[in-house]
Amino acid sequence: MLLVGCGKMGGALLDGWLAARTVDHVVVVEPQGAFPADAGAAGQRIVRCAGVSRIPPGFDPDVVVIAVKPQVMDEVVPGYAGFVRPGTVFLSIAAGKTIDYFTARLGADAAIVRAMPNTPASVGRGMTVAVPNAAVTPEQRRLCETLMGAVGQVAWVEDESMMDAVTAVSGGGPAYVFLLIETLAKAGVAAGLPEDLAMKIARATVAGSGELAARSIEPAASLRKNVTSPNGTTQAALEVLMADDGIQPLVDRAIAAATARSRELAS
Ligand SMILES: NC(=O)C1=CN([C@@H]2O[C@H](COP(=O)(O)OP(=O)(O)OC[C@H]3O[C@@H](n4cnc5c(N)ncnc54)[C@H](OP(=O)(O)O)[C@@H]3O)[C@@H](O)[C@H]2O)C=CC1
Ligand SMILES: O=C(O)[C@@H]1CCC=N1
Repeated sequence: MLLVGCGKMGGALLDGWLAARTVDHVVVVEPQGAFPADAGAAGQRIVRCAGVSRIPPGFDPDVVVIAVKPQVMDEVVPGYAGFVRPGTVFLSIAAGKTIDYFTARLGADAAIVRAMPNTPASVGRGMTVAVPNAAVTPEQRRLCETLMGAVGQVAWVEDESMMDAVTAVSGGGPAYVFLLIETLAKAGVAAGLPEDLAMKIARATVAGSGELAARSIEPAASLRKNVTSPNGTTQAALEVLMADDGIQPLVDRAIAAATARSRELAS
C-alpha cells in the first residue's frame, strides 16, 4: 500500500489497519505528520517518505490511498500518475473530489474508488461509503472492501452524487456527536453541575448510547422511547428538542450546508 497523507483521517485509517493487521508493508508519503506509535511492529514494515520523489524505486503498490486535503489535491495528484497500472487501484477519501477529477489528472485508465470514511475507523468502528469507477476490477473492489471493512462498516453506492450528502452525514458526523457531548456538558454546568462531573456524565452517556445503538436491533426511535417515561423528565426535554423549531430543522440546515460545501470542493 502507498498512503499519501497521514494526517487525522489517513492516520486514523493506518492506526486501524495496523491494529487489525490488514496491511504489512506501507509506504507513507507525509511531509511532517506524526506516525502511530506501533508503526513497524513485528511483521509490519512502514516506510516514511517526505515526498513522492522519495518513494523507493520499483515500489509497486496494489492500492494508493489518497488522504490529503482537497485544497492541496491539484498539486499532489498528478505526481502519482506514474502509479497507474493495471494492478493498482486509487482509493481517495477526499471530501468533494469526484472520480472525474481524478481521471482528469491520472488518466482514463485509472481504477478509482471514491470513499468517505470517518475517524471512528481508528477504533474499528468506522463507517465508509464508497463508489467505484468502471476501471475498478472485482478483485480491486474486494481489496477496498477488505481495507475499509477492517476498520468498520462499508456501504457501496452506484450513484456518485450521493457522496456529498454521505460526506455531510457520516464523514463529518463524529464531529456533531462530539459537539453533542460538549453541549450536554455545558447545559449540565448551566443547570448547576461542576464542570468535570458534567463532562464525565455527558461523555459516558453519548458513548454508552452509541454502544447501545450499535449492539441493539431496535430502531433508534424505540431506543429513544425506552428512555422516555410518560410525563417524565425526558419527555419534558424532548418536547423542546422535537418542537417544530427544535433539533430537526437545525440539523437539516447543518447537513445542507455541509453537502453544499462538499459540492463546492469538487472543482
Ligand atoms: N478528518 C476527517 O474526519 C475526515 C477527513 N476526510 C478527508 O481526508 C483527507 C485528509 O483530511 P484530514 O486527515 O482531516 O487532514 P490532515 O491535514 O490532518 O491530513 C492531511 C495530511 O496530508 C499531509 N500532506 C500535505 N501535503 C502533502 C503531500 N504533498 N504529500 C503527502 N502528504 C501531504 C499533511 O501534512 P501537513 O500537515 O504537514 O501539511 C497532513 O498530515 C481530506 O481530503 C478530507 O476531506 C474524509 C473523511 C473524514
Ligand atoms: O470536514 C471535512 O471536510 C472532512 C470531510 C468529512 C469530515 N471531515
